[in-house]
Amino acid sequence: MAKKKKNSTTKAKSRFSAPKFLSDERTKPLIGIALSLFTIYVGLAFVSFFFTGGADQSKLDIKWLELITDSKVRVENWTGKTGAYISNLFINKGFGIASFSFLYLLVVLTLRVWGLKIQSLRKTIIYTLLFCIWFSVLMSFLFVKSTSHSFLFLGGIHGFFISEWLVSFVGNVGTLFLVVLSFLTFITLAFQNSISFFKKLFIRKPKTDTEEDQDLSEPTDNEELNEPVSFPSTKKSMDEESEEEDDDEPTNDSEFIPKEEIILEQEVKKTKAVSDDLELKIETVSKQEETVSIKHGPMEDFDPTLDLSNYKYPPLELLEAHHASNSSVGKEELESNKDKIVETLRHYKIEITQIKATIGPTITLYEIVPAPGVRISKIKNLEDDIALSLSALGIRIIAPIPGKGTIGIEVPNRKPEIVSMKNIIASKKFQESTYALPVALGKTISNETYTLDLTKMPHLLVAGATGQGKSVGLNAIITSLLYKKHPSQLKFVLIDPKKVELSIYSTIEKHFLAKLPDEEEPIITDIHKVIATLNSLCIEMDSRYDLLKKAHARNIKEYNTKFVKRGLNPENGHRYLPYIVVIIDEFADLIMTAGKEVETPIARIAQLARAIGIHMIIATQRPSTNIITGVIKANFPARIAFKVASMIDSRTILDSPGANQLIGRGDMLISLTSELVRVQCAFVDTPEVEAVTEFIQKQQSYPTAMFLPEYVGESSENSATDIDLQKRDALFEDAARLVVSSQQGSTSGIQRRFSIGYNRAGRIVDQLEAAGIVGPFEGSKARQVLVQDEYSLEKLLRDVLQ
Ligand SMILES: Nc1ncnc2c1ncn2[C@@H]1O[C@H](COP(=O)(O)OP(=O)(O)OP(=O)(O)O)[C@@H](O)[C@H]1O
Repeated sequence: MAKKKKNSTTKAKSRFSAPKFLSDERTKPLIGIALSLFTIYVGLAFVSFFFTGGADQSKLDIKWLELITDSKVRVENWTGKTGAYISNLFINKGFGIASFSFLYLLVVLTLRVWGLKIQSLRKTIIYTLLFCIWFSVLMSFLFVKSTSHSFLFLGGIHGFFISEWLVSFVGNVGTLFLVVLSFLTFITLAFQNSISFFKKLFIRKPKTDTEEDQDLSEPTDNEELNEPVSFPSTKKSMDEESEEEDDDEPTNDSEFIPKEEIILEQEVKKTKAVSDDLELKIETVSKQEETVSIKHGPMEDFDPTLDLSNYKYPPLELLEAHHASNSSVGKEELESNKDKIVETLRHYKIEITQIKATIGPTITLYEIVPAPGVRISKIKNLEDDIALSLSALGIRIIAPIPGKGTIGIEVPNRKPEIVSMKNIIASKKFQESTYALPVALGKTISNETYTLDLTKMPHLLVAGATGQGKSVGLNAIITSLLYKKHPSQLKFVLIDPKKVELSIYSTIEKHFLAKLPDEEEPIITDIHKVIATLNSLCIEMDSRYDLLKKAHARNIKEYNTKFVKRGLNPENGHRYLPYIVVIIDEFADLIMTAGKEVETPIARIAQLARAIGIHMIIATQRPSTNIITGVIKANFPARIAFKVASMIDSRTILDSPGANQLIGRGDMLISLTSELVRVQCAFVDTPEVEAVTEFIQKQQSYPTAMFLPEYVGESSENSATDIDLQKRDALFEDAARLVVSSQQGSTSGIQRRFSIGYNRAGRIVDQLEAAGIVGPFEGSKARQVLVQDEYSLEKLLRDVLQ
């Protein structure tokens, strides 16, 4: 039964919900102005009727059409014939002075169109009409005789007929009783505290605890009474209303609600008007973040960008401003979601004291403050019920929101907004960021641009089911770096076993890519080459650590600063170290085919590469535990999850559920520390990325991609024994002396010292190995130098040279 009543209440609510055109931003002001003017017009007509109604009376008895077509008829009413006709119709032929209730309704409606919600429309209409009927009967009953020779019927014809009929039916006394009784019934039904108020009014004696308890129980009785006419059914809402209506009457709220609640309510009331149930406080966050034009100042001292001094950063115009048409969240949507949340919670006897909405690009966060004593776990368990009542996917409950003391319910917007990369790149936050590797990912729930520094991560694990926005996310990361970094400062190593996702970047090979020296393809797709590249990165990592050690620098930033200030001599092998960002799209393919062979170098780089500027981003469609192994997870603390299929997948990536409740299309959760942030990923389409890469490609470039150190795999390990030392390299002896004097047998060291290619340097090292000067290849470690001093070396060389 109770359920039925509730349903009818909901239906009634939806019937009263504002038509669509009212929430349209374009028509709203027009309707607002029209309604305001109409209200003033009717107001003037009504007021004027009291002064001019007598004079106009005779002219108003004809039909309206005749009245307006006959130009000879003139009226006194300030608002002309129409105003005179309307006021006569409402006041004399209708409800008398109670007709002003209609004017009140118009005022409430006008304020609503302007966004000022003073009261619930549904209740205002019901109460006002009831009051209008009652008051017109009262006026007629009281004043019909005394105003019999006036043109004005204080109760109108409606009041006159009803009061006449009542008098004939129950007499004057009976009518008086009926009028008083109906008034009391109205008050009792409309205001929950009325009974206790009257009690207090008439029985003035000090209260005992028992009485207070009785007071508390009374509203519950009234709840039952109220439901059939769909009046507010809760203690709190009634309290609010009684306050509204009896502004200067002493209210007894404090007797019903615990103290904490009163404080909260007062806070809420300070900021907002009172509505039917709980008022929804809307956090307005400016959607238009400040944007600035792109500026890149020159560097001081040595400028690594002088390599390509004419290089121009991609302009903003290459990107598109994607707009989803009509994507704003209307007040109606907010209110209806709020009602459904409150209703669902009440259904489970959960009272809340405050509700606030923050509108994000694709979801809206409703923050609620539960009444004291409500168990948080109870709300958390209602996730599915709330999702059902809102008929929406992607509901996520954050209970409690860390550091806020509220509970968050994230509800997807009916019309999600597309966050365009253009806006994000142009945002002040991104443009003025001083991060070493700034990445702009999208917008948070409060419409703020979300940026992060890749060097701080220092590696990123991206997971999400197919088609949920991973590739777009990777493109957003790469694009934001391309917009901020000069080719001399940043190199990408792109690994793409799927072969199609990252191929778009092959055109910027000579500007921004790094690869193995003997590799032809700029994007690595072959599994063997992936293993070689990852091991080569380990060698690069070791050689960078050597350089840092020599320069007494703790990290790449310090090292590069020293180098830029000309504190490090290139003659000693020092060089400007660009950041290297390794991106692996579809990590699952790699780990399935190569297992430990890729896992080990990845884990090694992940553990050590932070200080020397090598950062990895690995993406996978299949976030299962055999792909994202314990080793990988331990080394990738920063993770991004797009929508995944199951809660288990979500736990594998984020160590918590949530990613399975996302709505897809770029909706993601970012876990940096223990906190999860929900962000709508910026959208950058393939043509936009093509335009950016084409712009870069057309400019002057380096002769080749950056070469990574040569990695000689196990298959070629034995080849050193086959080397004919008679055909040794011209630099063989010098290289041998360098290796022995520095006691370092690295290919990259020789390559830098003699300014030769990696291939040649690698061949020399093989010859050194064949001559017994350096030890065999030991994976990512530098080779051991077997000759301890120059004297032994000269002796050995003499033997070899013979
Ligand atoms: N941030 C976004 N905003 C709006 N739409 C998006 C966003 N990201 C993705 N989409 C939509 O989702 C589609 C699929 O995205 P995407 O290609 O990135 O998925 P994916 O996860 O990489 O899939 P797969 O793993 O199969 O390659 C896009 O074509 C686009 O229409």
